[in-house]
Amino acid sequence: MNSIQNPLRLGLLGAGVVASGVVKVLERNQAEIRRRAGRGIEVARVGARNLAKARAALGDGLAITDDLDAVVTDPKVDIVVELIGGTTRARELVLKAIASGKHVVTANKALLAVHGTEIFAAASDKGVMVAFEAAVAGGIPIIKALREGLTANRIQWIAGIINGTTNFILSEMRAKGLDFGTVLKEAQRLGYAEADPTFDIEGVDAAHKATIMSAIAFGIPMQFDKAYVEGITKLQAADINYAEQLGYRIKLLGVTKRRDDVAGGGIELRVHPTLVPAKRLIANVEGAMNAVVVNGDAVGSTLYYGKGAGSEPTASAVVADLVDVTRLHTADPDHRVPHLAFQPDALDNAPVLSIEDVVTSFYLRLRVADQTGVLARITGILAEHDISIDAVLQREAGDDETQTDLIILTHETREGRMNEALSKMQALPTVLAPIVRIRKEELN
Ligand SMILES: NC(=O)c1ccc[n+]([C@@H]2O[C@H](COP(=O)([O-])OP(=O)(O)OC[C@H]3O[C@@H](n4cnc5c(N)ncnc54)[C@H](O)[C@@H]3O)[C@@H](O)[C@H]2O)c1
Ligand SMILES: N[C@@H](CCO)C(=O)O
Ligand code: NA
Repeated sequence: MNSIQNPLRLGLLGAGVVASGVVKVLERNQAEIRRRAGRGIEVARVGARNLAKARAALGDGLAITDDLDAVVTDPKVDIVVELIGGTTRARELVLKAIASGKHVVTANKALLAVHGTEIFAAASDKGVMVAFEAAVAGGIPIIKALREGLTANRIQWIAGIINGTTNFILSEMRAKGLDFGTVLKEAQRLGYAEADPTFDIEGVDAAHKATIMSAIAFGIPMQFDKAYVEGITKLQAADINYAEQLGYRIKLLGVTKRRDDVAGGGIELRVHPTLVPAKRLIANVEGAMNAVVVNGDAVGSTLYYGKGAGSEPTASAVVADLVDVTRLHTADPDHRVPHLAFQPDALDNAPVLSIEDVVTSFYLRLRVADQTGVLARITGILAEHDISIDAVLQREAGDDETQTDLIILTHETREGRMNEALSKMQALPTVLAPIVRIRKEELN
């Protein structure tokens, strides 16, 4: 073992939740890490906006500066660890680090989902690595699984709970009946939420992560702008309850799926609240935990579960990447794992399909006048559109005896077709409120 070599030196950008976890894990496990990496790994410099806060978060022993450009160009730095977040300054600094011949480790899913193509091309030109395990599902080694463990497979689909904040909110609301705002504040206090929590609750963070998984599962370029994104802010407690009565849980899922039935092939890439059968393991993932199911043609479905957010769980992924980079940095760049898991000249151009072309089954809730013939009219419209019904539930709608809630589960159909049927149903005078529609996945 070449443990007499000098340690690899990090330039750490940021001094927040994840950065402080990285410093702690590197310090606590340094002997174990050296045994694994064959070399020590040490923080040479830190770049942070607020020096006093950075010292308070990371301790006094580190060389901290507010000149982040000086860190990424410092000849004494071998690897830049980008933990500031955002897509503007982070992009500048990461590209500058690459141009200076540094390897980069980042937890920044927004940066990669939006600028990944540019960043990976720059890294390949320079022969440096950009590692990003922490960017998807925090401490769960899902990037490693997709890029390495599952390479024998033609991946068919991936479905994941990949945002801890929203899963925490849905769990606490369901189990404790707490309101949305209270639980969101708690998620922020615990360090799960993004700097801008609308990214969490509107599904954007999950879409960044689904975009990255889609690219490395199917060997396509990052296409965040094509993702369909719907968060949890419009979810109503009534639908969470009705879903339970029908044997389902509602989870915010990131889904990406290969569609061989479309001429020339296509990829679904979407984030939305989803009914999942309550008996599935993934339906029982609670709190800030994450879980990802990957279905491959050879292996079938595999499930990855663990902490997707928080200081040390995320640091676990960052430090694992550091060990990887330490082991591989002297390897011929052509023999490293390609950034998107497929060779750059073998990427596929299968398009990301529009939401109209996505195929799922649906949960519908209609507030209707309690009159004879209403159900027949509605099921008639579904039949006209060749949408078949799986289950129907009728429930009293509060105290008003003239109204009732009709809950319908459908079999799979194209979303465009469902939209046509929905607009016809919505136009009926006996349909008294906007129809609620939630997509449903069996995840077999
Ligand atoms: N917190 C988590 O659980 C978690 C999990 C996975 C990935 N991530 C990602 O890790 C990254 C860091 O997240 P975090 O939770 O540690 O954030 P944070 O807000 O706790 O820390 C960010 C740090 O970067 C500094 N910073 C931000 N913008 C800066 C700028 N323009 N110039 C200089 N310094 C700047 C801040 O002062 C702070 O020290 C983000 O990309 C985030 O999406 C976070
Ligand atoms: N805000 C993110 C952090 C981890 O990426 C979450 O809640 O999952
Ligand atoms: Na991960």
